[in-house]
Amino acid sequence: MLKVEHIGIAVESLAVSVPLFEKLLNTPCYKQEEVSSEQVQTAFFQQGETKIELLEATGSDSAIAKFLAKKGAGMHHIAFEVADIHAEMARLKEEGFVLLHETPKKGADNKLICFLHPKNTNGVLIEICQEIR
Ligand SMILES: CC[C@H](C(=O)O)C(=O)SCCNC(=O)CCNC(=O)[C@H](O)C(C)(C)COP(=O)(O)OP(=O)(O)OC[C@H]1O[C@@H](n2cnc3c(N)ncnc32)[C@H](O)[C@@H]1OP(=O)(O)O
Ligand SMILES: [Co+2]
Repeated sequence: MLKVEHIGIAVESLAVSVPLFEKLLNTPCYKQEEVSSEQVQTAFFQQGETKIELLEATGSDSAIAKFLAKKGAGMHHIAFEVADIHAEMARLKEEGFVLLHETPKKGADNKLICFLHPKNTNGVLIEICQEIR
């Protein structure tokens, strides 16, 4: 894995949290993007080599909506950048991690993504992502 590509934070409202993080980080949000397959609206902030990804639910049965209902706003996942997501998924599966889907999905910010179940990663939701070249 190459680097922490982004840290995902679940928020109730981007309208509230984007201005808050712009003040906190002294950095403008560089992109907002809806990913309908995940029923989320995302907002990104570049922070050096990594990013902050804010996530608002756009559907009641989205993973973010469930997370917010259960745990409230806060840290949601860590995303690691990989060079070859197919090879990394095969390696992680071989190592006994539970992949949440068999093939990579289209994520936000021009990435292919795959999540690992937190039950095998010490309770931390891990996303791996590869730039779509
Ligand atoms: C737009 C794409 C974008 C990108 O970067 O490109 C994204 O990052 S999208 C982010 C939102 N999408 C996802 O998170 C997809 C992957 N997540 C899932 O499939 C689910 O959230 C899953 C399987 C992790 C949990 O779903 P489930 O329906 O099983 O919900 P439960 O509440 O029953 O949770 C079961 C169990 O997991 C714990 N849990 C849930 N979410 C998290 C989390 N973010 N971090 C750590 N642990 C989590 C939850 O507490 C339950 O544990 P238990 O001990 O049983 O209470
Ligand atoms: Co993410």
